[in-house]
Amino acid sequence: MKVGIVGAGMVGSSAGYALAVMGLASSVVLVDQNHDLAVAQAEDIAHAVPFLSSTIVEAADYVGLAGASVIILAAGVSQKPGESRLALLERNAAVFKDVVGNVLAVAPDAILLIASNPVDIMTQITQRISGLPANRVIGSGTILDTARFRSLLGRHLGISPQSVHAYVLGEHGDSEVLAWSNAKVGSLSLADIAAQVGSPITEHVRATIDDGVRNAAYKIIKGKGATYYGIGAGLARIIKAIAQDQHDVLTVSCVTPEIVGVKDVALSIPRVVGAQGIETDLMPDLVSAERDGLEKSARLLKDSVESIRL
Ligand SMILES: NC(=O)C1=CN([C@@H]2O[C@H](COP(=O)(O)OP(=O)(O)OC[C@H]3O[C@@H](n4cnc5c(N)ncnc54)[C@H](O)[C@@H]3O)[C@@H](O)[C@H]2O)C=CC1
Ligand SMILES: CC(=O)C(=O)O
Repeated sequence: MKVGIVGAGMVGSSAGYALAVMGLASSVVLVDQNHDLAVAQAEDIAHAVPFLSSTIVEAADYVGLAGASVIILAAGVSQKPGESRLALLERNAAVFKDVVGNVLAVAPDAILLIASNPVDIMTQITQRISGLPANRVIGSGTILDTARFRSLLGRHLGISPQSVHAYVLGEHGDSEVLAWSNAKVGSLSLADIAAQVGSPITEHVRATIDDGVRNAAYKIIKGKGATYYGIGAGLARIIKAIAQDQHDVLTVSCVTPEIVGVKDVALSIPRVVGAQGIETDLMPDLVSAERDGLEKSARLLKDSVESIRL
């Protein structure tokens, strides 16, 4: 499978590296308005390939994206320390006006995988500009937040995060909702496993994990300027589901006709992902506080998208 990446900065190059390491793509093509950067990133990643896989990694202009099955959009600006994702909206919407048209001109059949923030709104904007069916315009959404939630829960319980089944819903951003009520570890409820391993989920533990998930990006950006390894692996994970037609359940974002009473909004819930992109939406059972939080998140996203003129 050929994968294109527009935006060869920290996120785009990390996704390219993860794809090459995992051997998920036969070819990865990096495009950036700073062509020298794209060339340098492609060379650096290509030098890792002989140790790991046989992926061809190159830099190109847009024309080099022809024939790509999936194109990651990671172009634009990223948060400065303390800045919210939503504050990037105007600047990245302007970038996407150009980028999406350029991509569609050469690769009209590709699945578009959006990473740029605010990712839910950028996903909705991309779907609007492109006119593609919603299942082929996928935002990375809360895939990273879900990974953070699983990582912190796993650490607390002393269990591998891969055995933790817990989801973050709604916005990839400040209003996201940690779905505690239906979290499972193996086949056990969270309360059961916590009791069995002697690590109860107290209010303090919950608050600490919530803060660790919700504010992870702010803390990492304060410490090192950007986040990229987590999302790079998350983007590669979504592409694995597409490339191998895995029908995996992943929390990704996509324009959804109606969710908790809010119509036509892009946000994350668990969705089945395979070769055609998003195949099915899976609305989890939520307790009322989680449902209210999801509705608030959906309304905030809907209001933000309506504020943008394209
Ligand atoms: N979805 C998620 O979970 C995450 C999303 N992000 C977002 O990903 C985006 C990229 O972040 P970074 O890679 O750290 O930023 P970066 O600044 O390292 O890279 C962005 C790249 O986009 C390029 N670019 C800008 N305008 C362009 C255009 N019109 N055409 C082609 N290329 C263009 C720049 O030259 C630059 O190389 C940001 O919006 C950031 O907030 C970052 C981390 C996680
Ligand atoms: C920057 C960002 O969106 C994240 O790391 O969650």
